[in-house]
Amino acid sequence: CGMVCTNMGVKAGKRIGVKGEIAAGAKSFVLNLGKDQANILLHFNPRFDVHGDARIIVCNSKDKGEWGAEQRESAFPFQEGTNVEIFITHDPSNLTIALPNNHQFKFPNRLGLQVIDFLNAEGDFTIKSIQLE
Ligand SMILES: CCCO[C@@H]1O[C@H](CO)[C@@H](O[C@@H]2O[C@H](CO)[C@H](O)[C@H](OCc3cn(Cc4cccc(C#CCN)c4)nn3)[C@H]2O)[C@H](O)[C@H]1NC(C)=O
Repeated sequence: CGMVCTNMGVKAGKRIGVKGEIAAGAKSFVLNLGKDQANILLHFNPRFDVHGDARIIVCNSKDKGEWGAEQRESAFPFQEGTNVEIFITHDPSNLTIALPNNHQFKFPNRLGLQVIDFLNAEGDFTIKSIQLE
């Protein structure tokens, strides 16, 4: 599995920047942000071609191990085999996810999490840098 960061201490109002490389021939990758593996504020899953989804971002949450309802985004400013930077701004009610090409969308803070301590990556993505600001 990919990189795991813990004890990040990102409070509301702060922004996390994740820079990484999308693998050539990528099918799907995941960024999870939250408290820990079982309490995920944002499961961010761009799907190039998997589960019958083609070039769709699927987002969800996980509360005490239980998945919530999926939210699908139509913007898909990702290319296999390229470097990309994604910004997530933490907020008590809505996260703002900023993507390349000035795309951005919001995802509800369903867990009401005040501090983001946990981040991990899965799948066809290699984290190169994480910026906390
Ligand atoms: C239509 C009836 C059926 O409905 C489908 O039912 C599936 C199963 O429930 C859902 O799919 C789940 O959706 C969830 C969010 O909701 C989650 O994304 C979860 O994946 C967790 C997960 C897996 N990984 C490991 C990993 C990740 C990415 C790359 C790799 C790799 C590699 C080497 N190249 C490995 N990390 N996290 C996914 O399986 C579909 O969306 C859903 N579809 C719809 C339309 O509803």
